[in-house]
Amino acid sequence: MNLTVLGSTGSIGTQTLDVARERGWTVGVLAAGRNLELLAAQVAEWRPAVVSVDGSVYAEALARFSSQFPDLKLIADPTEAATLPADVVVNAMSGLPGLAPTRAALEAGRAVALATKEAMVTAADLIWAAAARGGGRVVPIDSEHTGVYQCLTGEALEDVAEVILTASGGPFRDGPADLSGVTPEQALKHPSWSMGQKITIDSATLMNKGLEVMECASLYGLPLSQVGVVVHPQSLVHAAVRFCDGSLKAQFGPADMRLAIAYAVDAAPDGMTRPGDVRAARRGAAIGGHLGWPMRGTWEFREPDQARFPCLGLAYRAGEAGGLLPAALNAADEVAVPAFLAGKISFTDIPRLIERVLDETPAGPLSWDTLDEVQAWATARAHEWVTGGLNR
Ligand SMILES: NC(=O)C1=CN([C@@H]2O[C@H](COP(=O)(O)OP(=O)(O)OC[C@H]3O[C@@H](n4cnc5c(N)ncnc54)[C@H](OP(=O)(O)O)[C@@H]3O)[C@@H](O)[C@H]2O)C=CC1
Ligand SMILES: CC(=O)[C@@H](O)[C@H](O)COP(=O)(O)O
Ligand SMILES: [Mn+2]
Repeated sequence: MNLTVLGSTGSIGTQTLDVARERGWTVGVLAAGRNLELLAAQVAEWRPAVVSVDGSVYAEALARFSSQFPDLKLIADPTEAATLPADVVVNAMSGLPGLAPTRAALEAGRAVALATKEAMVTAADLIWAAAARGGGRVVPIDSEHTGVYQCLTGEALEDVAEVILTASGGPFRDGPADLSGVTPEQALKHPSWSMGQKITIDSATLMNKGLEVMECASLYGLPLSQVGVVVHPQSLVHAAVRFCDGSLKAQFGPADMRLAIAYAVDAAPDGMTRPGDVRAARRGAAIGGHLGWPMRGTWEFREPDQARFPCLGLAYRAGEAGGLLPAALNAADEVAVPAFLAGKISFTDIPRLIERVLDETPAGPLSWDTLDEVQAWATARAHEWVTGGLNR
């Protein structure tokens, strides 16, 4: 198996390389942002033919890599990297920059193991159209969605009554009641997963679960009314599907993304070509020594607290409205989270800011052009609220 890894220096990217090491896969293309230190170590280990870096560090990367790796082709374009020949393209880029590479990979007929949830959240119809045009295939990496994928394998979509995604509840699951004074340091302490900063804050606000509800509906062609959320502090059950006969089928296992990554890469070459087009995949060898994982302990399940975590309801609102609203919600969140981390707004300002942006988002059909426009507009509007204050 020869991989392209986009976002190779991040949480999912580095774990993808861990899996590749365990499985003996090769890596032909790497794309990272600005972490040249780690990227240099990855290039030395994997010897890819092509590496993409963020444009802002291209000159520095060229100076650094050209003498050490004379055969390496260095580019500053993850979208081009996504189209290059590979058995599977793993997209582990965070946020809006991961959209164009997802589209390009699918249009080029690549099999994509997709971690970048923002693609299916903001542009599902366009992404599926790109797959249909180019013959590309998709299998999700996100733990809940690999859970759903594995539950749906061998089942008829018509028999699905409901999909249930689990949420850890984040670090503020059990308090405090008033979240206005919580700090970035507290919010970054995820109870069960070690992940990048953006998704970790999204987990604390429950926006991650909101994005995942939309991602689930888009991946499997389900209405939002059939996608529910339950808080499960242990993060061992990742998702469940309730069928029309009342049976529930759940996927569970250790909270280790390497399992989800390995499954997605193995399944991607025969992955989905349209929503819900789930096929059985052969599994590879055990990952991370989990074959003897002990099935013990207590599992809890509770209702999410939508009053303390309004982001979940905002995501349902955007998803139900459709059109440009999911992209506006996501863009506003991508401004709000770094603003919170930088101390510019409070934790409870995150949903307030997103709601303001949603209230002003125009209705309209989704196309690649309108998507760009609404993202630019929502980003600018959110920055205005951050700079000028939400009480204006
Ligand atoms: N982490 C997890 O466990 C999970 C993550 N996901 C999803 O996976 C995606 C990635 O998350 P995560 O790994 O946590 O994020 P990280 O922030 O840890 O990593 C993001 C990666 O994107 C890279 N990047 C930024 N700009 C560019 C660019 N221009 N070209 C190429 N790469 C770029 C970063 O590079 P650099 O650091 O070099 O600047 C980094 O490698 C997100 O969409 C997230 O929601 C889903 C489920 C679980
Ligand atoms: C590992 C993974 O898939 C994350 O998206 C995880 O779900 C985050 O945890 P929360 O359930 O707290 O959002
Ligand atoms: Mn998840």
